Amino acid sequence: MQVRGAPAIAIVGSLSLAVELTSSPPQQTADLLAFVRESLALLVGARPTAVNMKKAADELSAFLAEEAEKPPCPSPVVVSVIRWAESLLEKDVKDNRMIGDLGAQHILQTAGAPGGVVIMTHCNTGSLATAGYGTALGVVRSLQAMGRLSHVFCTETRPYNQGSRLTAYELVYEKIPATLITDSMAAVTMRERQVTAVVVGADRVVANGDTANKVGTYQLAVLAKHHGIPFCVAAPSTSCDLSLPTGGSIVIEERPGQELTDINGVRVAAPGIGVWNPAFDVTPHELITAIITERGVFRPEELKDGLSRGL
Ligand SMILES: CSC[C@@H](O)[C@@H](O)C(=O)COP(=O)(O)O
Repeated sequence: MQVRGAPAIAIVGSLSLAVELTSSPPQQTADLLAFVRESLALLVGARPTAVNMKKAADELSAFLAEEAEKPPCPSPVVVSVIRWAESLLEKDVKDNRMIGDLGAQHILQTAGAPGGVVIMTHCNTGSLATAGYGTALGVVRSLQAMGRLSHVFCTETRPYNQGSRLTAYELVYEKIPATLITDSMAAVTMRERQVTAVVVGADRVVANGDTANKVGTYQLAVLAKHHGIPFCVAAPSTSCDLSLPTGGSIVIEERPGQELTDINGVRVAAPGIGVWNPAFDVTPHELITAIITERGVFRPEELKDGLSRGL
């Protein structure tokens, strides 16, 4: 949890490897490859639900295997790894800006009316969770830049409070009109505050559109359906995992019970109570109206073909 947010996990993980390699580069290519392999296994296992680190690790391994064939000395390989990690950072910002603009256009088209829109979002998906700009929060930023954002409701996002600590911070910093609500206020907010769309991020979107994201996302999707509100997932293609057919096989990270029972190190829950603390849940594709990627906006059933085009 020192690093959080699916794209940031992959980018910081890769850059941390680059830092390690810079400070003490293995002298032999075989040692370098072994070190990278072990480090990547550790990084992938640290936060298993988000697919981004796994995809980055697979790409880096393939890239390194090719690079290692070329020079006899490992130092140029180290330089290549650093450049590769830096390119992830640049691509993520570019992708997020595209997601922001495509998502904003999609929501305005769906809303139809000429005025401003009201967005509800969950967890933190902004600059603090990505290389910059953000995914779902990137859509919010683009709407604001277009002058078409009326208001944002951000959920507290219990138990780790990414919403109240991070998203609220980003919204205040950007001077975006916003209100913080507890997770349990989502239904009444949808009914009484004219929410135009719910926009969330993703840790893993699989081939049929089922989406793992911060726990509590699923209940927002159920509520959105009940209230007839579009439910959009905003995620780069690096968060999509077409190798899994459905969300049933996504590994869900379970976190320590203390995150629920304690606040700022002080126990507030009754001693002896059992705790279940899954960090993510899976929203079934039937509840998702749009998946906004840098390559286009898709209905869940269009995702696989949409992303495969132009690969
Ligand atoms: C662009 S970030 C998308 C997701 O990673 C985000 O919504 C989320 O669930 C973050 O969870 P976290 O446990 O804080 O890493």
